[in-house]
Amino acid sequence: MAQHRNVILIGMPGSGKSTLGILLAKALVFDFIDTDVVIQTRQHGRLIEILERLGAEQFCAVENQYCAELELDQYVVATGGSVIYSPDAMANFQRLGTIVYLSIAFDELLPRITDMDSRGIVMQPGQSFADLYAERVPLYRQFANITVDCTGEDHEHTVSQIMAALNADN
Ligand SMILES: Nc1ncnc2c1ncn2[C@@H]1O[C@H](COP(=O)(O)OP(=O)(O)O)[C@@H](O)[C@H]1O
Ligand SMILES: O=C(O)C1=C[C@@H](OP(=O)(O)O)[C@@H](O)[C@H](O)C1
Ligand SMILES: [Mg+2]
Repeated sequence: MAQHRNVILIGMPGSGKSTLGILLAKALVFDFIDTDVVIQTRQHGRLIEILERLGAEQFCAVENQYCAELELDQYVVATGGSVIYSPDAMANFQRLGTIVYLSIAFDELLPRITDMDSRGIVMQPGQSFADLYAERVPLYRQFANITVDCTGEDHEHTVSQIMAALNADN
């Protein structure tokens, strides 16, 4: 693992970064931070409200700034799915530790995003979720130090896959 020994989870919305991240932190005896929660507390509102208020471009600028400012040691970081559009944020995560991409088949992801309008996703007007998936997968792959395929797996299995990959990377 890289020097700072943080683990940064990236992936599509619904891939399990937030729910699995806390379990991974327990397994690693690390602390846990969800950058969506950082955005919510600093912007004083729920993510969907912030996204509607700022618009996609300004939301990404805020996400970029807050993630670029993070200084962490021995944390699991659950990021928001849109963070791969933010170059300063990604440069900071590359500096901070090991970036793990939670890869998942589109067909398994789609039923989890039942609340697309109320959860807030950074999308262009007219873009479908399938378009978004196709656009983002190469970006997640590009930034990943480790890719774990979560398709068909529960959290416990994925956490042990990540632990094994991190140990092999040491
Ligand atoms: N491996 C999994 N199996 C079943 N449900 C999952 C799995 N991973 C995530 N989910 C469900 O998908 C939803 C979104 O998960 P979440 O952790 O918030 O994803 P993210 O933070 O990547 O957007 C939650 O309801 C969560 O319980
Ligand atoms: O992928 C996205 O465009 C987004 C994902 C969300 O986080 P999750 O990936 O944790 O759902 C959140 O950051 C924001 O609503 C935008
Ligand atoms: Mg999340």
